[in-house]
Amino acid sequence: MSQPSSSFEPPRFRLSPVSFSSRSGRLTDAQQRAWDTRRDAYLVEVPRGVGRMSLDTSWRFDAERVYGRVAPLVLEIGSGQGDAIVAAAGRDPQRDYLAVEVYKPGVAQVMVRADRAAAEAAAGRGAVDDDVAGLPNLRVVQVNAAELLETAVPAGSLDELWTFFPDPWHKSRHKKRRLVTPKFAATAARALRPGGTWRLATDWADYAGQMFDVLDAEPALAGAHGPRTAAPRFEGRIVTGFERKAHRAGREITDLTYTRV
Ligand SMILES: C[S@@+](CC[C@H](N)C(=O)[O-])C[C@H]1O[C@@H](n2cnc3c(N)ncnc32)[C@H](O)[C@@H]1O
Repeated sequence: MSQPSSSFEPPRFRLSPVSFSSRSGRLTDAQQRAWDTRRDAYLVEVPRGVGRMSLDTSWRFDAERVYGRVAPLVLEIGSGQGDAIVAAAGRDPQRDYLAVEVYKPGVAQVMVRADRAAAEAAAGRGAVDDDVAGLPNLRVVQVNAAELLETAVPAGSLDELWTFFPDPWHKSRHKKRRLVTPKFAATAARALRPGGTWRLATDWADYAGQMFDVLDAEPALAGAHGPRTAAPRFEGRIVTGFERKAHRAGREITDLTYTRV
């Protein structure tokens, strides 16, 4: 017969709202295969904290150990299906790339795409080896990016930070769930190296306004094109379904670029 536990289990709840909703999507066959066979190559496993997507606050992201070298690091928050980060990692082998995404099919799709991109590049070079090593400068982690940046990513360690089409949470009662807040801007600025770049894009005009307000007010950041001034479209930002949907709905895209001072 099991004994009642004498140890007190604290309640498991989050203290602040998160910028994502809990979605459990089915993996496609290709995603399941990648999840089963390519995790060792791409997935950064993390010890969990309070929530399913949270992080043990004592854990640190050690880029040199993860990539096996010291190189400039680019981190994308909410990498979705991996369009932008996989393309960038493939064409820019000198830098390391970390995709951060909470949605499991998205995480698996990054692995699918990365192997595909590596295989296409190998074929383009005339390589005939079927045993593709993948993209050695790309990793993906399934975790709340806000917590990852706050406690695990060392200060000054990012060359670039990308946040493309963060969930807009456009209903008034949901706005507190938006990712880009004053607290998050300070956390992001801390993670960037001096001179490092934070690129953002949104198709929601009032979220763009909030981003300008928040980023202009953060003393460790400066608008690369001046205060409250949109950036030209970042060429590394691949057109995804979110942008196409915005265009169909008649919403304009705002790109923002800020520099860590
Ligand atoms: C609207 S989608 C945009 C995806 C991609 N950036 C694009 O442009 O196609 C936002 C993504 O961010 C992810 N996300 C939201 N909050 C997150 C967080 N705190 N940490 C990690 N991923 C997050 C969501 O799961 C979703 O895939």
